[in-house]
Formats: sequence, C-alpha cells, structure tokens
Amino acid sequence: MLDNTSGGAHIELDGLTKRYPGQDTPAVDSVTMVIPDGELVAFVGPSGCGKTTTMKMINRLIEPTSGSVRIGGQDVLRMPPDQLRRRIGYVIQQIGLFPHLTIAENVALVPKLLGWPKARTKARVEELLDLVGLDPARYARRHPRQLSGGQQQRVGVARALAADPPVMLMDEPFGATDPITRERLQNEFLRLQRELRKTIIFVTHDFEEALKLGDRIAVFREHSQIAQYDTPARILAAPADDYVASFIGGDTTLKRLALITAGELVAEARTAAADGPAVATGATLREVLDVMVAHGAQQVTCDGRALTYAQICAAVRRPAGNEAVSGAR
Ligand SMILES: Nc1ncnc2c1ncn2[C@@H]1O[C@H](COP(=O)(O)OP(=O)(O)OP(=O)(O)O)[C@@H](O)[C@H]1O
Repeated sequence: MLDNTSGGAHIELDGLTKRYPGQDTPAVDSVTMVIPDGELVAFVGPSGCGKTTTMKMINRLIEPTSGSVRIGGQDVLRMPPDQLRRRIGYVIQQIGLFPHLTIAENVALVPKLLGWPKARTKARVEELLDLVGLDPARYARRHPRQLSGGQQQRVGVARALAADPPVMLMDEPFGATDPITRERLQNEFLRLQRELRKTIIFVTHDFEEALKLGDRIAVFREHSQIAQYDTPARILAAPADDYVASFIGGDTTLKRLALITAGELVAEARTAAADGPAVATGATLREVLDVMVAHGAQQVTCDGRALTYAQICAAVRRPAGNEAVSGAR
C-alpha cells in the first residue's frame, strides 16, 4: 500500500511511454519493469536516454503519454498528483531547499502540508536531523546558506524522508559534491537504507555509485531500452552484451572485490581463528587486500576467523548468482 509508512512498496511500470510534443521519437518508449519492495534500483545510461523522464512519470511531475505506474498495487494515474507526491520522497541534485526558511522549517514542509500537530512535527524533524548526522541543537535554526553543500544535501534527504514515504525518487542526489563528501554521503545513505528499506529509484551517471548503492541496476540504452536489469554482481560477471560491457568499463575484478565484504566470506569459512592483522566484518575485499599488501600478510583475522588470500581469489572467481556471497553491495 502506498499509505503504509513503514518499509517500502513495490513499483510496477508497464509499457510506460512519454512522447514530448513535436518530437518524432518517444523520449521513453514502453518501459516495463518491476522494482521490488524495499530495494534500491539504480538507473544508469547515456545522457538523454530517458532516465529522468521515466523517474518523473512515477510521481507525475511528467504525465505519461501511455502505459501505467502502480505503487503497492495502486494506479498512480488515478490519484490526485499532490497527494501522490506527499507520499513519494524526492531528492534532486540542486537540493531545492528554501533559502528563507530554517533547516527545521525546510524538513517540516510535508508534515505541515499533511496537517501534523506541532509537537509531532518537531519531534520528527529532530529525529531526522539526528538520523542524517546533523545535531538538531546546532543546525535546526540555521538557514541553508549557513551549511556546507554536503550538509545541505543531508537536509534534502531528511526532508524527503519526513513523512516516512514508502518510495523515494533520487535524481543524482550526490552529483554536485566533491569525491570525499560524496563517499561520506553514500556511506551514510547506505546505512540509513539498511535500516529503512524504502523502495528507491536512484538516477546516477556514476557506474561505481550504482554498483555501491544498488540492489539492482537498470542499464538503459538510447530511447530508454533496458539493456540489462540485474544485481551488480551479475552485471559485472555476465554483462548482457557489448554495450553493457562497455558501460561497465575495465577493472571488473576490482569492482567485484568492492561488492563482497570480509564478513560474508568468513561467515561461510570453516577456518578457526588465526594470526594476521584484524579487519572489520564490513570491510570490502578490496580493503582487505590493501591491508594484506600493507602488512605483507597472506591472511587477516575477521570476526575471530582467518580470511586467506586464496579464499579471496576463489570468491572473486566464483560465478555470480550465489547471493550469499556475491549479491552484496
Ligand atoms: N520538456 C521536454 N520537451 C521535449 N523534449 C524533452 C523534454 N525533456 C526531455 N526531453 C528529451 O527527452 C529525452 C530524455 O530526456 P531525459 O532528461 O529523461 O534524459 P536523461 O537520461 O535523464 O538525461 P541526463 O542523463 O542527461 O539527465 C532527451 O532526448 C531530451 O532531450
């Protein structure tokens, strides 16, 4: 249900098409896909292939020419657009905070529209600012210009989450930040999403970002044709065709190493505790290899168990599809 405010709601696009007036070919041509409940799906593809148009038809910022969109089984084209949009969080690169409102007032916009009592709104705003790592006592009364770009982007995420919508649409939300801030925002966002399990469509130009954040990735080609729609691990291991392969680029082994964590490998290992530098369970195999090289070690200790170089090589060579290991982010 779209009204259910905990977790996500699955989204079904069926023959979704947009033909802009005066254009010979549709910008989006009959897109059909299912986005499972609680998953983050990254849309990647060349500029102009229709990613943003597809996404904006879901909250009806753009009206489809034909086809349907269902969220939690409800036909969104039958819902009043303003009601629909209050139940779909929307985060964009330009952030879109109102400069004359305080941070608290910006986050409170949708709860206010929904007529929440003041005390509930205030508690929610504080909870959300905490959640995105901004101390409410310090930031709630400031104005957007008194925050850094990365902090403003966190406020944008808090605002989109304010009414606890089951669905979030995110259009290059971290695109305008420097690489370090971007990585920090991505890590915080992953942590949040593991807790909240919203259904999210995330448009990005950055394939590495799609690999890191996506439960699944939809690789679009021109005119919104979907070249491949699968988990990051399977796309890396078995690109559908040359187009997808060229999109992924080189270094696929390194990219696969970044998808598997040390914790997942030791969970299936039968080795007992052993010597070697310690790594966290959340460390990616890429990070584990860094530690091995730095210490000249053939193995590390993770969660009290040994993790060897040979195990890492075997895990990366294993065909994708074993979700217990290679379906991770
Ligand atoms: N309002 C409009 N009127 C006419 N054509 C449009 C309009 N908006 C977008 N288009 C065209 O529709 C196609 C898809 O645009 P869209 O913005 O969805 O692509 P995109 O994949 O999100 O691109 P980018 O990655 O560059 O943001 C493009 O060819 C674009 O020029």
